[in-house]
Amino acid sequence: MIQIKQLVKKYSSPQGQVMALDDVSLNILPGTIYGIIGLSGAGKSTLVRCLNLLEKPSSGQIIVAGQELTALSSKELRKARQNIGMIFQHFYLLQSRTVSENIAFPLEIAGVPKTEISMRVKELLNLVGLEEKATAYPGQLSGGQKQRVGIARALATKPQVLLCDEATSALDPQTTLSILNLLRDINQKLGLTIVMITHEMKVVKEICTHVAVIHAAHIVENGPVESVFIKPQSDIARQFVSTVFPNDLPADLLKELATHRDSEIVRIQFLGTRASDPIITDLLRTCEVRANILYGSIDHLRSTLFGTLTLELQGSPEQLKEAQHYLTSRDLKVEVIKREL
Ligand SMILES: Nc1ncnc2c1ncn2[C@@H]1O[C@H](COP(=O)(O)OP(=O)(O)OP(=O)(O)O)[C@@H](O)[C@H]1O
Repeated sequence: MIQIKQLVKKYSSPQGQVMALDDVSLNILPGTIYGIIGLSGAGKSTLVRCLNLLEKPSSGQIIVAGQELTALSSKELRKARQNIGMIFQHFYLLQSRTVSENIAFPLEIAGVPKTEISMRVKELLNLVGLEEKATAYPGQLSGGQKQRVGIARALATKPQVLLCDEATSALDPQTTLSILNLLRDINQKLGLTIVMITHEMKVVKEICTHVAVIHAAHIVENGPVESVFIKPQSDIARQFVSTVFPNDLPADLLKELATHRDSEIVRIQFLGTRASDPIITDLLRTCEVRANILYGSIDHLRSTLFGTLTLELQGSPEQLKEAQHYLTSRDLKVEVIKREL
């Protein structure tokens, strides 16, 4: 649905040139919810603004629904943008217009007849659950309600793509969840492709099917969320994963464990149905090791269970090797944690 090819964006500033995006390429398939995560200044906003050409790339191509945006005239681009909705952290609603009038705005600009607008606005109010606020003004709404208006307005022209720039960053955790659930419902109902720019891994964990990690103007890794969570390749991705699945043991405990002989610490990660397997019982029955549970958690990645378990295994070197082999053969991700005094 969206292809980004060798995208480069440079800004000029009084301090010299800033490379905001350096040779970024991504392929976003139709119907996916694609998270783009990075620290402040990584280039996320620049990237999302290049996707609808709000920001003009220095070089490279942006292709949306088969149309190369970077090759269009201004008039063609205005038309193509009707296929790309966008929502923002600070909503940007028109304060002097009611909720219905805000939602109708892009349809008026597109020259849609009044009766059609009125029907479409009703549909959209229903989609985002705001029928009762049709005549309210933005100043009378909560943050979550304002973002619902933003979503309805972005979907007014029936786009195939929705870009979300930190869409939940101004909201409390409960409201964030309700907006993420709404976006997931819309993705499933309408088959809409969603690109979520965020600095929070919990947003990615809740709804994204894919994620790209952007760091210092480069995409450092990307893929299905399960792969990136289970096997992050870069330090920055590991840091993001640890913000939602913390698994560092306290330094004091690690120091104490380092004095133990004939033992090792293993971290096991499991996904989906594996999460409900009796791993420890099976391990202890099969291998003659003893296990001390140090840390465990179970959560979900979208609707898939994701668990992590840190154990101290005790036994002879042969027994420890056999235990590790056994766990790996069960299709679990197993990592031995180094201990240093
Ligand atoms: N108009 C501009 N002129 C000059 N430099 C800019 C401009 N916009 C962004 N930059 C620079 O480009 C880089 C990427 O900025 P960008 O806003 O895309 O990052 P970000 O990941 O969205 O950060 P944040 O999460 O803080 O918004 C930064 O170094 C920023 O200072």
